[in-house]
Amino acid sequence: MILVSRWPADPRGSAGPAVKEAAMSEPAIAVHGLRKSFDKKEAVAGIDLEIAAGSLAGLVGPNGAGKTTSLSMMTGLLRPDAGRIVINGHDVWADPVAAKAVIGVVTAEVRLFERLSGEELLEYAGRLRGLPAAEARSRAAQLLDMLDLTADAKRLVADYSTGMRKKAALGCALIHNPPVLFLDEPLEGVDPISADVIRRLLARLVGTGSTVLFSSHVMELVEQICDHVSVIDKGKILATGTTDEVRGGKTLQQAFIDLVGPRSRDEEGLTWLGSSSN
Ligand SMILES: Nc1ncnc2c1ncn2[C@@H]1O[C@H](COP(=O)(O)OP(=O)(O)OP(=O)(O)O)[C@@H](O)[C@H]1O
Repeated sequence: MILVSRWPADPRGSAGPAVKEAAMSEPAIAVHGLRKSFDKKEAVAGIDLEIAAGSLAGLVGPNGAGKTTSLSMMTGLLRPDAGRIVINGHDVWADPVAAKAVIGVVTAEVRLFERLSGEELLEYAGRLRGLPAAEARSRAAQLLDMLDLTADAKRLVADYSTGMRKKAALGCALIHNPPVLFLDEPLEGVDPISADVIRRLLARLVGTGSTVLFSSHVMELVEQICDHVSVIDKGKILATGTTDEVRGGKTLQQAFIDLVGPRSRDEEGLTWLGSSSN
């Protein structure tokens, strides 16, 4: 496994100098021996991963590789069978309250409070994260504006489109200014203009020392914006390191196919498919 040091994080909060020093030298996300099985199927088969503070890291893998299961365990949503996850020095499963205070999460399947308006949803997320009412309201308005949701701010979340829901979830994940952000397929269903805004936002976040780990199937996006990539398949990490190291002089798409292996299928049997057949 290739591990790379990044510039130090800004360990937000009021930690003393010794704690800050430790936080700067430790990876923002450290995962060791992570495992999860569903019945007899091993979805995550012993993952080790370290993401340095200030990294924009991509987790890529084919369908069913174990990305969502891994991210769910890392964010305290799914209990691992084995392994340890430490985020900014906090063990996710031994000290979930402290760990959850330093993370923002957008899950693959976005679950929101459907009977709130977008504006109420973000404000509520801010209040749940302990922000004073005026601060939550002001941040919610700014985030809705940045995410191009101001015109829909008074509509119920239940009436939002897939992309709007994703953006609202991102707003909720950002409102408390977390130093570590986990995003499962953050741009799925998001229009190109909003996607560009989100891309720039993520770059800005890591520029200030925040750490972002996100899963994606879009190799071009990962290649373009991530400084660190991990490739996962069948619950195992096949490669991890800087994007250039993992690419190894190829496109990330080609490196990915070489690592995972082509999923070639016999198309000869599909003689009925196509306009030349009946
Ligand atoms: N709740 C569950 N019960 C049973 N099997 C599950 C469950 N969740 C995930 N799995 C299985 O675990 C494996 C990994 O699934 P996971 O959702 O983590 O993959 P993924 O990499 O996120 O896939 P995709 O790219 O398609 O979203 C798959 O074989 C999946 O069927």
